[in-house]
Amino acid sequence: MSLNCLRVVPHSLKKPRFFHLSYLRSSSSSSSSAVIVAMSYTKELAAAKKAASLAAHLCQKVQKALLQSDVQSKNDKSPVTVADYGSQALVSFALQQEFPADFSLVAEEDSEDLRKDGAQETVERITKLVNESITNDGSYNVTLSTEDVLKAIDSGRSEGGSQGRHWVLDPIDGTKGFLRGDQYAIALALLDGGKVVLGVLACPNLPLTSIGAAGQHSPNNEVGCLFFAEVGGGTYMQPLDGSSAVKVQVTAVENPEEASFFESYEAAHSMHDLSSLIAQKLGVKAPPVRIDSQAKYGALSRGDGAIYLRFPHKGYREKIWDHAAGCIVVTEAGGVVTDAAGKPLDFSRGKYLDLDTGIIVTNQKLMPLLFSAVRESIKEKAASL
Ligand SMILES: Nc1ncnc2c1ncn2[C@@H]1O[C@H](COP(=O)(O)O)[C@@H](OP(=O)(O)O)[C@H]1O
Ligand SMILES: [Mg+2]
Ligand SMILES: [Mg+2]
Ligand SMILES: [Mg+2]
Repeated sequence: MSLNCLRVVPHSLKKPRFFHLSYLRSSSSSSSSAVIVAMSYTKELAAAKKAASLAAHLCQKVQKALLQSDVQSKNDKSPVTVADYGSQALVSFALQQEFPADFSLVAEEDSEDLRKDGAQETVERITKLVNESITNDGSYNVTLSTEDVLKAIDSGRSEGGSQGRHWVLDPIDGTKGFLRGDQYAIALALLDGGKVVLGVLACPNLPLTSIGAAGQHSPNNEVGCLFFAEVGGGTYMQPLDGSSAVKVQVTAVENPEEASFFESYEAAHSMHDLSSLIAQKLGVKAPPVRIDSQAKYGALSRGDGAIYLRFPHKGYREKIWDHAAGCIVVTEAGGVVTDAAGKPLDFSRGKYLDLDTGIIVTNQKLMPLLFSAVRESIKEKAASL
């Protein structure tokens, strides 16, 4: 059997920073003899940070001058903007420049709607935005045509899976927040052998200081955070303007009464009534902090709050780009991310995450209590229907 499986060493056993162990079983041999290879993703992480930062600047520019004509509606009626497309084209272009030989990208958007009659003006606007970003950055001496931009968007059509390397991109996570002028994130992760090995979250509107219930806002309200994590290397946060990075950790809170929790701003994305039942059972006193996007994972990784609860309504299937980067950002900061049955999220099965009921996130100490409260609350809610 051909197998290229990558096992992540338990957190407590991790020794060298920025390295993890990869067990490669040769396809020509059926024996279980394993070769231990030290893997580092330094180049990939640097490229991901750069690509996400470029995309964040493009998004900031569009959000400032948001025009109604910049918003389209996709087939599923969810919104998509020139910034979603521009961000995806830019990240795809930047990563392909760095890794031309081995490039696979699983990303949210595609060019189907942009190739329809009447979309030419929008495509030209996206192309202009992408080229302005490339010119301002100065590292790439090229000008993309509209067809180049459409192709860059479409190179995100990979299906991912358990073999090889795949980039996973949400060019704007929290498009609804973006449109409201609230939180959103550019979320980029790398899968290797079906595991998330690095993640970057650019959160242009997230304050540099805590947004938790008891959070202190910085006196000048500075915003713009870049979170990044590599397997075995911990999680760091730096201002999006490029100044130096600091290591972050999830909260050490053990008493649920002192914990605060995050959930989606959009009630359509997560059952707020179920979260409030769980919070009540745990004795959480603070009101929920409701914000859009994977900025929730970023905020949790630096201890702004202790818990993130996400319970989509029945029938919704979570996508890997909505959680891959956030998941490693939180786990490398010492947190735990599972589904409502306590199972780790499995990113190896293509673009969907097949999970039980919802996603719960907290620190190691609180997880057993949270898990019990979640199980009881799900049972109670089901019995009351
Ligand atoms: N009915 C639904 N239930 C759960 N999640 C949904 C949803 N409809 C959309 N989403 C996802 O929720 C994401 C936003 O997350 P949050 O609720 O944490 O702000 C969206 O990402 P996009 O904005 O990238 O489309 C989208 O993928
Ligand atoms: Mg979307
Ligand atoms: Mg998303
Ligand atoms: Mg998106």
